[in-house]
Amino acid sequence: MAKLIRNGTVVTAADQYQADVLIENGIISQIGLNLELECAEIIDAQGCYVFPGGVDPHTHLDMPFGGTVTADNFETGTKAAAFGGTTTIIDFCLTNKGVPLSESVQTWHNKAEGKAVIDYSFHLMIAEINDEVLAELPKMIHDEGITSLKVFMAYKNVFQADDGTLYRTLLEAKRHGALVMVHAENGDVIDYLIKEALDAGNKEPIYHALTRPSLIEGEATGRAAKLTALANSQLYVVHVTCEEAVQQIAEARNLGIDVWGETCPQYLMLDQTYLEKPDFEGAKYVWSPPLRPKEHQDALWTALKNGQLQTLGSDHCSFNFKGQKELGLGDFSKIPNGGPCIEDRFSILFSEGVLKGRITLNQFVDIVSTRSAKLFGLFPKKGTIAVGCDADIVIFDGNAARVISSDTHHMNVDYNPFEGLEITGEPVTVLSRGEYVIQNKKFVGTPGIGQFVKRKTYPSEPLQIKPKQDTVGQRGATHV
Ligand SMILES: NC(=O)NCCC(=O)O
Ligand SMILES: [Zn+2]
Ligand SMILES: [Zn+2]
Repeated sequence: MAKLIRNGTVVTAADQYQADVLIENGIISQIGLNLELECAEIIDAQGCYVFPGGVDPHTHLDMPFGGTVTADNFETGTKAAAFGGTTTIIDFCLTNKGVPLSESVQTWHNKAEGKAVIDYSFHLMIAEINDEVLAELPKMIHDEGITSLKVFMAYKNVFQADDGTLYRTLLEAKRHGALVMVHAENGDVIDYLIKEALDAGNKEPIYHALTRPSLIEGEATGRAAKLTALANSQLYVVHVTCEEAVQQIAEARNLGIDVWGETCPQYLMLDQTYLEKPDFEGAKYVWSPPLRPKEHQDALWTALKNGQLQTLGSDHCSFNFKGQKELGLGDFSKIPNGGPCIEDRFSILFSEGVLKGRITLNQFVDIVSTRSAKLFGLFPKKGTIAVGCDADIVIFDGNAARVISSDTHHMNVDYNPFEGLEITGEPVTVLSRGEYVIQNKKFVGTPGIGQFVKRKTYPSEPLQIKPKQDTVGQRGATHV
């Protein structure tokens, strides 16, 4: 049935205006003042923002890790995402050496099909480059529409690939039109530091942070950026946590290297002291890279504001405290890495970013939705409100005050890292391709209705690269 959203304030990455939005057959068919369609169901958005649905570029659902499996699968995870205002996720498809890429991708399709309540896509992990992988890659990119490749520079003996693999992945990505993503830490050095800490009897969660210093996140980020320059390729650095990494990304971009950066709510809001909580509670705050000393938060907010970082991923990777995080009791290196954030990403950025004057409303939409849609080949189907786009829409009450808590969240996990955080702003109604998933704050969606989205190759949007104003005669350029 057609739907007509009336009286709301439409906000995109570029504009903010009063308009009605007409939806027919799951697509936005008209935007304008005083629209009429007799048979349409009216949704009154008076006093609310009408945002494009969030695009979360970084999730881990139903993922095996550290001897266990994430607490959220594609049903619980996408349901929580929808409650939070996200209508598209891109999840990481893990691969194993010696296993055909197509087999791993099929495994991920099997996890998602019949479960997802919103649309989804996959990034593809690259564990090795050999003749089989080289033969399969073009099919993955062009036929399967999986146009982003993930290389881990950490998790030695688990996911980590060496620099040669990263470099060859960058070359293949350039050739076939894919964006390479890196988890940028120095896994070899971390492995040594972990052994050293455990040998010295240092087994508490805080040593997770102390064995992964920001200096080597910066080092790995700079190394990946330089290999990108050498390969004349393109790079997206996931979960940037620290000033050193921001500096490396900014430096690369100033040189005209095609590098993009993502941060996550946990790095903007929480700090290293959380890992010192007593009774092993610090384990709830174990992410890799780790939470940093508080001063790094300012660098991350500033980078979002000035465009040195462009996106916000949730890195949703939920493990229960009871029975899962507890696997690391007595040995911090066995704590499953990651935390739940898929539901709160959108509203935290609105409340802490827009309402606290750190970013504008248009920047909010860009960071939480549009930029990821553009970088990952989903735009304009996803990531904006315009005629012809999928009607993935969030009607958002920007005045609703609430407190984040595991008592009220919808993620399938027994704690919330933002417990007690007072925020303002809440999705009221969420539409995916014109269908209600959340209606007046109640879930009304259907597992399995979410569709896999094949994505366009990189760059799907023309990159605007302009010469730096202050370096006349130099080769520096800036992406805008
Ligand atoms: N970030 C984290 O600690 N867990 C998820 C896996 C990853 O993104 O490295
Ligand atoms: Zn990672
Ligand atoms: Zn991740």
